[in-house]
Amino acid sequence: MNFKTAGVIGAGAWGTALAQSAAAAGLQVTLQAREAEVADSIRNTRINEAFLPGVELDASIAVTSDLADLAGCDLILAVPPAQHMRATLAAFAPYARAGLPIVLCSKGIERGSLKLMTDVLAETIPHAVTAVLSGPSFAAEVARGLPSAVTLACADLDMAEKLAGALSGPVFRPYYADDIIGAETGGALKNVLAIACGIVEGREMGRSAHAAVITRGFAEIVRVTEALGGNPATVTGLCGLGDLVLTCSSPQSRNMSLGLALGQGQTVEQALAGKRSVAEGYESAPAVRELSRKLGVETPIIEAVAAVLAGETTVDAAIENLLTRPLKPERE
Ligand SMILES: NC(=O)C1=CN([C@@H]2O[C@H](COP(=O)(O)OP(=O)(O)OC[C@H]3O[C@@H](n4cnc5c(N)ncnc54)[C@H](O)[C@@H]3O)[C@@H](O)[C@H]2O)C=CC1
Ligand SMILES: O=C(CO)COP(=O)(O)O
Repeated sequence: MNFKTAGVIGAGAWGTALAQSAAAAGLQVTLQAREAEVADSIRNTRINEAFLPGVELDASIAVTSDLADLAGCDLILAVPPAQHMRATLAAFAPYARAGLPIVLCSKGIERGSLKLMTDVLAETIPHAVTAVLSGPSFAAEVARGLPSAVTLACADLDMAEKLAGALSGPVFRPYYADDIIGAETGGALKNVLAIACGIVEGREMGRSAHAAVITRGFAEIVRVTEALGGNPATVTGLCGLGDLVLTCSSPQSRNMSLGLALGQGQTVEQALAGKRSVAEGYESAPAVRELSRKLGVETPIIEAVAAVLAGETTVDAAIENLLTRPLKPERE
């Protein structure tokens, strides 16, 4: 298939950056913004002031508020916050033809149903071809044309390769894979783990503790991925370890910066006050915790973060609890 046009659903920071990168890859892009003010801002100034200020967008990117305008696109990138994925896809369903590749670019687990985004797509637009794009990629960097590499997964590896080819640009490198579950779990869980790393940073617990949280957090990602039927090898790649390392290492991450604020003594309400952008780790933590319990998988760091966010424990008590767990073999 020769992809010429791409529709991007959701003009937050990441949808806007992906529109920019897809345009750089040579695709004719239509970006759908939910808010009229965002569509107007891009149309009038070529800048998404609300979600991606300071980056001038390619003149070829068309912007719309109407999902119907994406009906004829060769491929779709779906980029709403994870908790809004179901409603967003349901609204787009009437315009999705059979066999349309829909690339899920959001990172989270649906609260209530505990479903992955791939399950949500299968339930809302079963006739679409499901793909996942995930990896270490800060929107502001990608939009500015800085290099990045991601995982592009589709159960049909040929399709994954074709989508990777269509979306790859001079500095944007999608590596392809056929494990859509493994491609998703890392992104969803690392957001919760980045909150833990932020807390470690905010409490000035040192680089050693930081490295320990990343490594033991990665073990939690591997266990959940396996339990869900994903391939643990997938999460050793960009969509898992790569994204975990990025998000846990930079206050540019909304999730890590939430943890930083908590570690410095702010309440959850104070840390989130006035924020229009999404911290998916906060949104997904209860679902990730519940899913892990349901799967019978031990995820002590995720448990600790979820308990702190829910106000069930304090930061200090959660740290104490983690440090006093019984010793165990490293590889269990
Ligand atoms: N920002 C980044 O660097 C990256 C973000 N992502 C993922 O992309 C997804 C979207 O995040 P961002 O683009 O950063 O969002 P953002 O935080 O920049 O913007 C919030 C977005 O939420 C949308 N929104 C608010 N209420 C909504 C509703 N009721 N229904 C549908 N959409 C609604 C807004 O229209 C806006 O697009 C998240 O899952 C995030 O984890 C993935 C990689 C990088
Ligand atoms: O997913 C991201 C980078 O890959 C963005 O992380 P934050 O949502 O924490 O900013």
